[in-house]
Amino acid sequence: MIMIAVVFLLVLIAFVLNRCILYRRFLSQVDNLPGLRCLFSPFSAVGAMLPTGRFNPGMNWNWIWRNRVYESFSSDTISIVPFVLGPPMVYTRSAEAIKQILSGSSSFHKTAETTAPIRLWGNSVFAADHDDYKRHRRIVGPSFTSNTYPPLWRESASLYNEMVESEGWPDSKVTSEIHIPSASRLASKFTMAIIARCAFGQPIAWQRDINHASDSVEEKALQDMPFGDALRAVSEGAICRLAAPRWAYKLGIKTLSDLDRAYTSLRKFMTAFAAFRRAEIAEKSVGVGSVENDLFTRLVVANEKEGKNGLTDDELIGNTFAFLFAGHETSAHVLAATLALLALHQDKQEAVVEQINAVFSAGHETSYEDYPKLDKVLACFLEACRLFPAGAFLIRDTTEEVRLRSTTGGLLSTMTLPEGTRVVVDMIGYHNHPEYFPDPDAFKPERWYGQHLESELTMFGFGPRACLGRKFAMVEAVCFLAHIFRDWKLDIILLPGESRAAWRARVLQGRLLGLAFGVKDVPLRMTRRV
Ligand code: HEM
Repeated sequence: MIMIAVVFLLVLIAFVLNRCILYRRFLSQVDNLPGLRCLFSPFSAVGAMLPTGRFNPGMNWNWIWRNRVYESFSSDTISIVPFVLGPPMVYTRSAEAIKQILSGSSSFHKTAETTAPIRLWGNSVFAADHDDYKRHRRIVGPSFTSNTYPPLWRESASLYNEMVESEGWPDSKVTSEIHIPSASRLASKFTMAIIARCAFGQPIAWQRDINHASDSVEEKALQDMPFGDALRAVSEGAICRLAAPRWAYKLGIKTLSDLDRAYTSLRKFMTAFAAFRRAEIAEKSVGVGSVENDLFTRLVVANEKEGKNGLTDDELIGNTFAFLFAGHETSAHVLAATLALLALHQDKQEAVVEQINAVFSAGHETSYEDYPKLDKVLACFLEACRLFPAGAFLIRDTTEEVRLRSTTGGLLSTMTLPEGTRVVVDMIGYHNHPEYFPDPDAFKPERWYGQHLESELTMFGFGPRACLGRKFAMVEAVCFLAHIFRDWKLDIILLPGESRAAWRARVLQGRLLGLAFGVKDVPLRMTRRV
């Protein structure tokens, strides 16, 4: 017994000594920048699982402690140095530092480790780097053309109509009410169906709870699981897929075997789909110019043109997954936050409704031509995205020694970071910074009126790797929101005696949901406008 205790003590002493040496090395790696000193790094397995607290910042610290931590260290760039587990990191909310990191310089790159959840199926434009990235972007970029948006609007409008005509929605023209238990689930169902229709050409229907198996040739390849189910399971299970070791799938755990089945089904589907589209292209029945093309078909067309420099089947599927992940969860979370914030702020909702009524005259069938006229609706979406940026952190590692410039209160400072230092662009910190966004907690869509965002640092990133699907997200969102608010008045559901401010503090708490950041399960009341 004593022997075991001695061995244990010796191991403990060796561990502590080792960590002390590492800790000193970590401090010098982050150039002794002030910051959080803790037990676990936010992205380590243990640190990510434990809640935010004094000894563990956790993944959500930059939301929970926003506008407090940087202030307390008087620096817009800080370090996080763990004692027990995980690498040291530099977090920044300084515009100067963020632009340097995201400007496309070869001094920063995305690593296989930090992009692992989206590499599960193969490399993609989202995860690739250096020359490999250029190849992906050259082929994937043309998927998003001006032809993408009119059909996207049509699909979004038609899906909205299906939604309100479906069971459970009041169908009379008199004032009637519906309770939405979760704005996030509603938005998620919408964006999932849209990505299936517009990215994969799959006619997923609202009414059948997106489990509808189509008769399409491609989908016949997917016999084990309906497309909608597989898509949803894969999208929601990415972290689980990554965390569970391969042997765990042999233990007969139902969640894991269902997830495995979803992955296998979807891979089978995508492989069959790619082969089918290639055959169509060979017969010249599909072309880039056709407005009927979905994103995936455009991708296959562009890939065929590349010949031997094209993407492999794995890379093609990896990019499809990137569309799926990047295009579904992000938009859903921001849409849910927009619905919630407009329900909370009735005055902003009325301003938006006034514009919608002016643009959508009675009996008018809406079209993509309405999109530029609905700038107030877009501004609400952007403001919700500022408060709850779906891409909450953008992670890069240094590829060589870097002198990182950061400003705090207009004062410039420079730090030297050696090769291999992990740097996190804190999108929540930046977008809630009072210097860049005065009165940051306030929901003020007016901030975005008349803004031209293309080359700016926004919630969609910055520089050459900024979001490829930004316009896709904005068109889909404006169409959905304009239709909803044309027909419905949204309101929040207060507890007895609760104020609107208390409701916001209770319900609108951001967190990582799957791979993106957002608000969860906001219940809302919708009353038909007469
Ligand atoms: C509100 C919705 C969205 C937000 C907030 C958002 C945010 C972002 C951000 C911040 C990045 C940059 C990542 C980085 O630098 O590491 C990004 C990249 C990307 N996004 Fe989005 N996104 C949204 C919707 C979409 C949609 C709808 C699609 C596709 C249909 C999409 C496709 C992509 C792709 C392919 C990239 C990688 C671009 C590259 O590396 O070249 N996103 N997104």
